[in-house]
Amino acid sequence: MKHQKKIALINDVTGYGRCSVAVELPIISALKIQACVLPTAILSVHTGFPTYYIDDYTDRMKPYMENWKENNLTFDGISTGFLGSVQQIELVLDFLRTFKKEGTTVIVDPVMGDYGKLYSSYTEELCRGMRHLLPYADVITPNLTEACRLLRIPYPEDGRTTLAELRDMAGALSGLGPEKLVITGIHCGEDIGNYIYERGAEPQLLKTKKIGSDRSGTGDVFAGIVSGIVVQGRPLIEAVCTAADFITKTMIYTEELDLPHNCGLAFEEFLTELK
Ligand SMILES: Nc1ncnc2c1ncn2[C@@H]1O[C@H](COP(=O)(O)OP(=O)(O)O)[C@@H](O)[C@H]1O
Ligand SMILES: Cc1ncc(COP(=O)(O)O)c(C=O)c1O
Repeated sequence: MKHQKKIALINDVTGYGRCSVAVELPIISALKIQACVLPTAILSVHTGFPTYYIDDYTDRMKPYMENWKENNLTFDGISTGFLGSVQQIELVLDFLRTFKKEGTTVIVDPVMGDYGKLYSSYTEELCRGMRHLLPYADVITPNLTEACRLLRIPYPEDGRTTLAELRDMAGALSGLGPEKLVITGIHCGEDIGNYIYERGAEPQLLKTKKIGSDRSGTGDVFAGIVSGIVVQGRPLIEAVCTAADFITKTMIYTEELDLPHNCGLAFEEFLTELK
């Protein structure tokens, strides 16, 4: 019998700025998977804008999840991202214990910060809590800042790392739970790298040319594509190559449009090319 896959997306809904659900939902749909949203917060614009309105969804998550349980919903994938409060760690753990079944792939994007700094709505306590999700994760996609936070090690000066350090970090992260992981946004001169680690295999640093200046939302485009492709049952390396190539294309186009750095990637133009 034919089966269309479903991913539960535990992430924020942000009205403007192209991040989280606004990006991941269309990408996952384009990958022919149904995306089912459990909101963690509702924001007017993302936290990279000078001001933002945030409606923390913590109190409503429990009845929302309870209703999904009552309706016996099941998911082939669970993808977690931006969290609105430290109390949400317990709620997400509850969700994972209930909905992670044999064959469910859990992807944790431990959204916390960038360039060695936390996003403005994040607290130290919330970052410590993020680590508790790792034992349930099959795949995680931290950037270097988030990898350092999870491992409780300092962010390297200027974000520079060696291959030996990346290997140690990836091994230590995998030791906290996930069998597979990607450390994203590695500075490699003119290039940007993704360090791909799968337990028992030789790690790989996949480099692509860095386009323009840094922009918000790249991590969410990356997490959306990786979640969709991994849940389709395809290899992580293929997911990472597809995500990196897609981001390169959309970055070039976004630069041509000369969009402000906090308006995310103009991915809509290329959405139908995703497979
Ligand atoms: N300027 C860029 N040019 C080309 N690819 C980029 C660029 N910025 C990000 N990417 C791609 O997007 C991925 C995720 O970006 P990253 O900045 O690590 O995410 P986050 O928003 O979570 O910090 C990178 O690993 C890389 O493949
Ligand atoms: C509300 C919200 N969601 C998600 C993100 C993650 O964005 P990125 O894809 O750049 O990691 C941010 C970062 O500013 C944010 O403010």
